[in-house]
Amino acid sequence: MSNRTPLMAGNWKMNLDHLEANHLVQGLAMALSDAGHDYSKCEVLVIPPFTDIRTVQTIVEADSLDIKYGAQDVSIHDNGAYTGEISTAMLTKLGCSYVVMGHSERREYHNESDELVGAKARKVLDAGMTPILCCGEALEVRKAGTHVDFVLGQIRAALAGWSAEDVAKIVIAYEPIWAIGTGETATADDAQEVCGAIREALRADFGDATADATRILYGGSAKPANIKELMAQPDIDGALVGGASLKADSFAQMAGFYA
Ligand SMILES: O=C(CO)COP(=O)(O)O
Repeated sequence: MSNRTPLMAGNWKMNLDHLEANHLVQGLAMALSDAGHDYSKCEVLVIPPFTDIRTVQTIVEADSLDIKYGAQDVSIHDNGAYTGEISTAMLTKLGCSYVVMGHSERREYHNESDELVGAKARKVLDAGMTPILCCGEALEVRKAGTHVDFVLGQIRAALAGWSAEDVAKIVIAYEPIWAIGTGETATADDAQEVCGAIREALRADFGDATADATRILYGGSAKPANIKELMAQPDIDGALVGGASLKADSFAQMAGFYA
């Protein structure tokens, strides 16, 4: 049994306007309260689009909720002439505690490299928030059987030159691309294979304390029906949930399955 606190993170992607965001966070808080959720046993995080963050902040603060919230991406620049970008300072000011980077959708549609993803993680950590560094292989890589090397390569490139203390503070999310939004979840064994390999790579590169402290999430069609088995795996510390996080009841239910 590790002493890593499980994390159930809902990535809303480009969904929900501010009224819908309001509704979902209130519904989630109520469902968790009804279930007697113990936030010290499993952190609950929502990751709305930028335009909903202020709404979520208002509800969380007004109702003193234990739900945490964060952003789906961030700029590597501090401020100034970067049209369309959002800085870490803007996010900390809104009370964000986590920021996702390197999601496969951003790598694919915005050509984000491992180096850029690593720079974003650095920026987020320096701003006092927790980076959620995403990695994961496409179907061709999985079929070729090189998925473990591929994923470890992504992580090593992003974290090159990092100290063991800093790596221990981040969250890594393993999301096989072929399982995202497809309804096809990796089996618990498949997910554990890669999450276990990530932890062993952290052990080799950064030592035992870091490997034992860093939280590793699984993402890709995670839902109430499969979360229990995923969470029971020794190296899976939570999930990064897309579709199933858009419904208060299903997401609240998933947060209840900590090992
Ligand atoms: O990409 C994901 C979370 O970041 C996973 O999305 P789904 O849960 O909808 O497959």
